[in-house]
Amino acid sequence: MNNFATGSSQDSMNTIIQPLLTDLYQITMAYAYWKSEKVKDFAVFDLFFRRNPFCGEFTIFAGLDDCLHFLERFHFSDSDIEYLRTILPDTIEKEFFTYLKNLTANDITLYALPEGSVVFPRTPLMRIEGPLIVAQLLETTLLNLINFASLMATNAARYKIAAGDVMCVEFGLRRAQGPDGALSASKYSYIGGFEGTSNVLAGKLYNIPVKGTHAHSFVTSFHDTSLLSNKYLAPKSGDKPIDILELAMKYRADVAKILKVVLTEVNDGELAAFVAFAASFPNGFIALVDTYDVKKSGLINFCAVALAINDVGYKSIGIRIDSGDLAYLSKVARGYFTDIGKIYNIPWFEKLLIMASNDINEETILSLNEQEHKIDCFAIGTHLVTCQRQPALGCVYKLVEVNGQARMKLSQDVGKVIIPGKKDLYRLYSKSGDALIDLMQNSDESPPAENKKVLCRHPFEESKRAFVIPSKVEAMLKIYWKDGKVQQNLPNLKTVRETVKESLKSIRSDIKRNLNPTPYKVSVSDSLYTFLHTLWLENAPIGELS
Ligand SMILES: Nc1ncnc2c1ncn2[C@@H]1O[C@H](COP(=O)(O)OP(=O)(O)OP(=O)(O)O)[C@@H](O)[C@H]1O
Ligand SMILES: O=P(O)(O)OC[C@H]1O[C@H](OP(=O)(O)OP(=O)(O)O)[C@H](O)[C@@H]1O
Ligand SMILES: O=C(O)c1cccnc1
Ligand SMILES: [Mg+2]
Repeated sequence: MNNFATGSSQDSMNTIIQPLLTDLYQITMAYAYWKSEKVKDFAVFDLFFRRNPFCGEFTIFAGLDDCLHFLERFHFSDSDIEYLRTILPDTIEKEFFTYLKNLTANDITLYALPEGSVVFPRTPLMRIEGPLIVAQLLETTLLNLINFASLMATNAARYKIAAGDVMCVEFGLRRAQGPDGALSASKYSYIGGFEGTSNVLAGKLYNIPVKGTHAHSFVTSFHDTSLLSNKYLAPKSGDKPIDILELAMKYRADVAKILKVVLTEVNDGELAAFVAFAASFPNGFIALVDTYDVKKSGLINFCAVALAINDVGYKSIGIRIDSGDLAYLSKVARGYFTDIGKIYNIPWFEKLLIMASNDINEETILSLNEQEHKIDCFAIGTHLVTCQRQPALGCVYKLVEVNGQARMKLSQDVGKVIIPGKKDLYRLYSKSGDALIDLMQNSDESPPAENKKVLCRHPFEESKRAFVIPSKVEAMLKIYWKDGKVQQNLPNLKTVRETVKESLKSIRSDIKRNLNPTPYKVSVSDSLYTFLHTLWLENAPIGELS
């Protein structure tokens, strides 16, 4: 049965998300565990990251749906086993392959935060419990599925925060990290808040709205107006087609005069291209106006064609600007549209869509905002989909308990010390509804209660502690996989997108700001603090100086 509502069961990427999509060392460890009679050992792993990406103070958790698909199908096929035989040493006992062949994820229990939640460093995003060997074999694939998805969703959410009410669409397919990188980028930028993608396959697979304009090549392929055949358009009323090139030329002469542009500087090939596009898509006319000169040619030709097709009942969509000073040119365009709209008494003209593209990133958007741009839609490719500012999120997968005994890996770097044991995660909210602090506790502690004082401690700095009286307590880790089955009704992508929005709303704006954001507080209970530090001292040998 397919429990998944996202449509990703048709996803071609599913074929590569399989047990062999892992590092060799997981398989060699599995053999060594097996040889060491650890088949019945029971482990708990935490999946978490240590630092927020993009110099920010928040991260969006994404990729859970793909992880659950992976667990559902976790199984080494005959050909997988055959291949493993060829790469592992001859000394491997053949019973190990029989053991591998029979493995499933049915004995694994997976706890996770809802996909789309805002998350913070050091807290478990997932807790994986089950047979040590199986839980270990899942490491690389789960990390691969969570790391890029969460990075991408966070990148997109940051761009959306910068863009505010301005629409954002993803145009990155051509420059993404291969076909699967591109599909993931489209999917997770939609979750992060983008309104659409140019990627048609992503549209089909994930039901994301697809959007687009046309390329410079379309404009430059038309040399002049003389040989244009695609220039007739049937009026919306159903009358017989009229020559919209002729009509556009008449309007162009008037528009050039109104906007004080020399008619000889307006490019004829560009006009022919716009007429051809409008004749092909009269209800979806959008024009790329920067091939020659935005002010002196592109906008004049666009207005002329938009006025011509308006005469026969069609409302144009707008323009895209792909070079030059995007703030300045957007203001020029809005000014032209306002003037023309008034003179011809067409109220919607002033509101024509202005789309901007060309190497846009978060900083560009913030700078354009300061310049009071008049852009309605940012079309963003390279920086978004490649996460150029930070190309990887550092999620790790660490053993925190074996056979009921807490484990911790020490590090010279305090930030890298692992918080041991099986833990739960709670988000405590203030009266105003803001998330105040995240609290980790040992799983056997009773959960914090609403309106009851709880001591929250910094995991490593003794003096940093606070009493919190939460107005609301949210248990963040929910059970998603147990007994070989998905345990929750999984949301579709649109719903996950809403979770991102809602979750971000609950975080104070100073935590989300671009420049010097305030860190969100992540804490441990008093009991977990004591446990962690006692175990730390037990594990850290006392050095000798001589
Ligand atoms: N008003 C603006 N404020 C800040 N950044 C801007 C503004 N307008 C454009 N940009 C950014 O500046 C960069 C301009 O790129 P570039 O210098 O390559 O110019 P271009 O317009 O593409 O020129 P060309 O067409 O000659 O390649 C792009 O990254 C674009 O997003
Ligand atoms: O700049 P990005 O954020 O990566 O956004 C996507 C870019 O890809 C296209 O350019 P390209 O030169 O490939 O084709 P075009 O002729 O359609 O502009 C588009 O015009 C954008 O400039
Ligand atoms: O539709 C567009 O305008 C588009 C799509 C992808 C890349 N650049 C532009
Ligand atoms: Mg371009």
